This record gives sequence, structure tokens and C-alpha cells, in this order.
Amino acid sequence: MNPHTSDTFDVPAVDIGPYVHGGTDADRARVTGEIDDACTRVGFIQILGHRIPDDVTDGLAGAVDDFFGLPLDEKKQYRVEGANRGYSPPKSESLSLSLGVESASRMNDFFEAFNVGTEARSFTDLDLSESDYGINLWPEVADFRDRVQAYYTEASRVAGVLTRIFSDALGQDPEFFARLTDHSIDVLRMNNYALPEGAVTVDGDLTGMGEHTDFGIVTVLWADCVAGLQVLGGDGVWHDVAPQPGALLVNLGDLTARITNDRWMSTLHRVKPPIVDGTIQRRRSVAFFHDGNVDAVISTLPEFADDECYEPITVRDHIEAKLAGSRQGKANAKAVREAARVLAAAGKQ
Ligand SMILES: O=C(O)CCC(=O)C(=O)O
Ligand SMILES: [Fe+2]
Repeated sequence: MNPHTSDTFDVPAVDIGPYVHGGTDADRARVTGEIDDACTRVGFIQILGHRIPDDVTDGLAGAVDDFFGLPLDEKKQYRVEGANRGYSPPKSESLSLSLGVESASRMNDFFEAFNVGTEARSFTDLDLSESDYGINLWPEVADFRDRVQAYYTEASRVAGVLTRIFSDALGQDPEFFARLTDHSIDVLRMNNYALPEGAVTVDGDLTGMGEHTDFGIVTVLWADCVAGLQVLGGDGVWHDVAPQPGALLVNLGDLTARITNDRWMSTLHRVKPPIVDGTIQRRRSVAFFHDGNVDAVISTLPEFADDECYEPITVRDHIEAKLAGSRQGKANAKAVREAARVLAAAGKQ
């Protein structure tokens, strides 16, 4: 364990079963109370009772292995310029710039990723632009598409259950989040943290994935059991976090923090995979980002508003500013609150 992290950090576990397969009002009230507590204190939750079948997650992990096992030159054929889709090679992104923290003069994150997501054309009754959503590019890897889509469907279902719980936990009408997400920009990002033996010196700046907050409403994260994910606690210290057996890690994104004026937390996190005998231990994760309708205006609910409220913003404008940071190196000047938290923690690393 990193000497500057601590094992006393608790990511609360919540069994959402009563919202997945039914339960009494009291069971549901227990779930909303626990979710409210976890979102208020931590912003990360271990979710149990999600009922994603093991064979679906096994299929996802196999698809991830098959794709990232391809030679780099082959993977690079799946790059898509200008859209949040396809392959991102190591060191093509710098997540800390999505926060406007000026730590980087080059792209420092060594993760490689493959993104798929919701396409505008799947909403046949709406006039949406593919430039806001993106067209998927599927690699020529046997059964990749079927295996990834099977998991995508499940992750999307779980995100829907979570936002239903959020509506109740925030005392809103049950359809509050459904209205913001009925043509949501959703992206599934498969991450692989691995560099060939001897290929790299992990110096001060190079990192698995730089510190960031997630951009949207909620993220559903599957990760293998290799250490590396670190979460910034309320104590200003980075803590190691791994999923419990059978659990998915869920964290809130910036848009939910805006809706609640930071009563619920969009928590900073980063990935530093362990280095054993000079080699980075391979780690895999798959994040399902549920970001909301491109044209939804995200405003703070009146009951959480105060003098320092966030300005209303469309999902489109918010996501564009964040991606311009991580992908194009344009520091996001609007992430003032998140950047301040990273800088405050810097002295404690
Ligand atoms: O790899 C992980 O555990 C986290 C990945 C992550 O934070 C992200 O993709 O936004
Ligand atoms: Fe993240």
C-alpha cells in the first residue's frame, strides 16, 4: 500500500435489491437512506444486489483481454478523431486537464482505452446530432460486439435503477432523473493499464490515469481485483479502493454535484497501478458513464441553492469543456471547485 494512503477509508456497501427485484416500502427506505449517506459523505458506493449475471461480466472481461491483446499497430487502426469513440493509445490523454489543474505539459496518462456508446440514430423519433453522440466502431475481434453489448445493456439497466433511487433519496418525483436521461449520452470505456516490461520509467508525472472527477450523472465501474484506484477522501488524503467481491463501484459525476450544490459529492479519483519488480501490474476496468440528455439543462435544485450556486449548464457544454481538457490539452477553466480540492490534497501526497 502507498505509504500516503490509509486503509481506514470506508466506501459504504449498499444492497439495491429492493429496487431491482422488489421489496417493501421499508426495504426501499433503507436503500434510499444508505444511498443518501454514501453520496453525502463519500461519493463512491459498493453496489450489491445489482443482478448482473457473472457470465455477462466474464464475457466483458474476455472481450477486453482479446482487444487489448492485439498488437499496438492494429489497435491504432481503431482510432476515431474528434469523437469519444474507438481506441485511445497510451499517453494520448491527460485527465487532470479536465479539471484545469496545470500539472502537465504533455499527455501523461498511460492507460489505453476503447470507447463505445449510445448513438443518436438509435433515437428514431428525436432530431439528434451524431456529432454530440458518436458512431461506434467495432473491432474485428470474434464476439467482441455481442459480449460488450450484453454488458452495456446490463450497466445501463443498473444506471437506471440508481437514478430512480437518487430521485427518491433527494425527495424528488420518481421521474426526475428519467426526464434528464431519456436520450442520455452514455459511454462505456474499457481501460487497460499495462506497459511492456522495461518500456518505461514511471517518473513523477507518468501515471495510470490522472486525478479527475467524472463528468456526468453517475458512473458504474467494473474493475478487476488488481489495486490501483485511489479516491480522495474528505480528509484530503488519497485512499486505495477496490470493489468487494461481486460488487460494482459506483460514483457520482459533476452533474449530480451541480444538481445538489455539492451536497452529494463528485469525488476526485485517480489510478496508480502497482509496480512490481519494475513492471506495472496489468489492471483492467470498465466504466459506464451515464451523462444525461445532450440538451438537458442542469440546474441546482431550489432546496439546495445558496449564494454560491453553480450556473445552469447544458450537458453538451459541460461535457465539451471536460473533453477539451482531457483530450486536447485545453485546461478546463470552469472546474474551479474540483481543481481547488486537488491542489489542497497535493501537499498531503
Ligand atoms: O480504472 C479505474 O478504476 C477508474 C477509471 C476511471 O476513473 C474512469 O475511466 O473515469
Ligand atoms: Fe473516473
